[in-house]
Amino acid sequence: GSGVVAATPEQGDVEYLAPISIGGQTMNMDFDSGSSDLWVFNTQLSTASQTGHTNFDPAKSSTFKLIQGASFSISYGDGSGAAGTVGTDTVNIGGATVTSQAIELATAVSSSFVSDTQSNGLVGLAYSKLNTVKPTQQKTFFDNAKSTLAMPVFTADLRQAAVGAYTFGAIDSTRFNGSLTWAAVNTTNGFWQFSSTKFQVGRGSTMNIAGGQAIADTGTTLMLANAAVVNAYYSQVTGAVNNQTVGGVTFPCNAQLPDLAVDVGGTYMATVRGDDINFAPVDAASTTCFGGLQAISSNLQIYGDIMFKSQFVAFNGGNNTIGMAPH
Ligand SMILES: Cc1cc(CN)n(C)n1
Repeated sequence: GSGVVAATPEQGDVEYLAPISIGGQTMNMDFDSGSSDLWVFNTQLSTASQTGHTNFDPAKSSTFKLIQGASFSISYGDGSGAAGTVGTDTVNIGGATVTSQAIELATAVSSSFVSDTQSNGLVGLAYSKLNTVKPTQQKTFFDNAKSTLAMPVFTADLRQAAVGAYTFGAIDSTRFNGSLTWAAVNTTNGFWQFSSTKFQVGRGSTMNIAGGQAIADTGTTLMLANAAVVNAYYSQVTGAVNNQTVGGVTFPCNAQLPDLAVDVGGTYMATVRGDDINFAPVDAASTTCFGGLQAISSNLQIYGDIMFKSQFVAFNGGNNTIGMAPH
């Protein structure tokens, strides 16, 4: 079969939420192609942490089973984290169903999750080797579903301030322009990782970053690229400054932002629209805006939602490739 769910942006496109059913209980979740744990807000959490959230209640699911002695503990690149116990239950995402999916029940979550009341947990969609459950590592929903899906793929159609979709088991060609270009994925680190060594700012010359690598990460809001690329990009933006106070590059909100093309696996140049790189105002008068493209010091670049707004992405778990097309 296949499954399709709406991907709805939170205010400011900070993250994209989609509904899943766990033992018949519907939870709006943050789908994250950069991690591999499915964890939920639930009735085991302190009442303070539960406040404002939809909390999964294992006692109300006739199909929930605890995995005795299992636990999880995960921390993310933004410093947030969660930890708790583990069970299994039936998970249905838009019609795609897994009967014995590991459900990680948080008993502790960091403050940024508590305050983000629209999100009730994460659905990890990276490779299962990154799953944190101990003593027995568990599989992701996609890994479990793959063999029963019409095609071993899932896709992300994320849009600027508009509802898109996550699809499992099918590629809906009405969601992108032209045809997908596919690139090899390096699965060594458990991410949807590919080489990314060439960059083009606007119509300028192409610059090369030797050994550049990147991951496609729906759970990261921004696009984090090599500092030399970021500097070259913003050197083309009048008034762009590295503003330590707000924590990154800002520019006048009416600045003309060039497109940025980034290499995907040496086979494709993914164009990110300049308009999608204008992320959000930092002041009430919307005079100064924060860049959606920011620098990362590690040589593993993180192409997050800013890229997904310009590129439709297909993740092929059958042959470990990633497909992209403009949308
Ligand atoms: C909660 C969360 C997920 C991710 C990306 N994998 N980040 C940076 N934070």
